[in-house]
Amino acid sequence: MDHFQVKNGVLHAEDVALPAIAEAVGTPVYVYSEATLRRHARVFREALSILPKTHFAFAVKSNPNLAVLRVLKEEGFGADVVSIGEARRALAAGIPGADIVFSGVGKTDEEMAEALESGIGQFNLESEEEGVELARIAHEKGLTATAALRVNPDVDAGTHDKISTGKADNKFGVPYFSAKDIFARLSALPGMNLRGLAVHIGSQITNLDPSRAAFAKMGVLLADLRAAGHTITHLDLGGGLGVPYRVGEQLPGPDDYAAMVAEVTKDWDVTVMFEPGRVITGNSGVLVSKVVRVKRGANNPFVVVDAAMNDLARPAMYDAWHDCVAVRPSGETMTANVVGPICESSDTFARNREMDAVTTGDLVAFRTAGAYGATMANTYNSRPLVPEVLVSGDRYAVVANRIEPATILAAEQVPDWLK
Ligand SMILES: Cc1ncc(COP(=O)(O)O)c(C=O)c1O
Ligand SMILES: N[C@@H](CCCC[NH3+])C(=O)O
Repeated sequence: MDHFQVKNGVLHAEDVALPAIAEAVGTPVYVYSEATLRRHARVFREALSILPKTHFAFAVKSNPNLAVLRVLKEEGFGADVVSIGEARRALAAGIPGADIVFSGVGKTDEEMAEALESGIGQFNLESEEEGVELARIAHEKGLTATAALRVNPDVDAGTHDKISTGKADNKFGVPYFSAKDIFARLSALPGMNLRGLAVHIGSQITNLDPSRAAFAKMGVLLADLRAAGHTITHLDLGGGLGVPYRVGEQLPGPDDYAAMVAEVTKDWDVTVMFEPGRVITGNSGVLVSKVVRVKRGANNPFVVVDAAMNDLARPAMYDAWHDCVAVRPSGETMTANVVGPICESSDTFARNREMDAVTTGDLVAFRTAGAYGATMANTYNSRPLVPEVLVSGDRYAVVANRIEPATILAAEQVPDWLK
């Protein structure tokens, strides 16, 4: 069930017509559907309910908006965070510290100390060095850090190179071949309760074979560690399940993923943890933008919109595809380049794209923008920080304000010697 549908000739988010939001809030603006967020959360959890023991930690990085986190908390999700900033957001949304997993290769001493004091449920250690430091900080505070060791299985996830995380030359986790020794050394440290293993090989994964291979390697390591006398109660399989970015794209869904996981993990006897991001939020959001003008080009016309690569970075960063549809489709089509106003050629959302015909002043929506959209926005070219709106049935609310350049300017100052 798609909650973004054309009704009476106008694209809606649930029961709210997108032009109404564009008029009230301005453009560009991200619009999320609460019903879609809840549905995705439930479908994912229900698919994995075939496993005996599970824990779900929503990958906050994919969409850290406070209201989004609150919805997912209500759906029974904890949080997977990669900075103390994300941890504070999860806590502010009401997610208990115990349900938070702290991943990330560069946790600072200050971040680890604050996370320990907030009762973070599990630190996913990315290196032996980090584990030693965490144990020391915990011990000094008279606390115990509960942790899992993130292992780099050296498996190619088959996704875009920039979002692959499980190959030996990626910065994440400890090398597979040294994991057993590192686990033994870290688990002996005072202040450290090393209870599990973690793996995450990449994002927008559209073929389950690499994940199956990586998880199977974790099963071998789990058996080895148990044979050596270690107690392992948790295995974190990360996130990464891909979503369709184009209409009609057929990908493995949560049920296929769950069947694969159930098969690989059947003898593990652990709590299996998941950190889904994009599969929950990706198709829960659109970016609504206004056509500033349509400009003739040497070949196809340029549709210049008021959103730019600072608002939605994925096309510029990963050549990612986002469908671009007219909010009031006429039935006519055109072949065009869709570009933003920023002074970079990479500020291009679509090249030579067959799309709905649009003209100056029309609204367009970039679809599948709920994950890694607003969260990656910035203020390049002194543009505002893009606002976010949450729709629920026939209601909507601004859940993040537009931050104007004036606010950012007010945080800058000229030093005395230049006055
Ligand atoms: C450690 C970790 N967990 C979870 C995720 C969420 O990934 P996705 O949004 O692809 O589900 C990521 C991002 O790839 C990650 O790095
Ligand atoms: N930012 C990436 C995903 C990164 C995943 C982070 N571990 C994207 O937009 O596809």
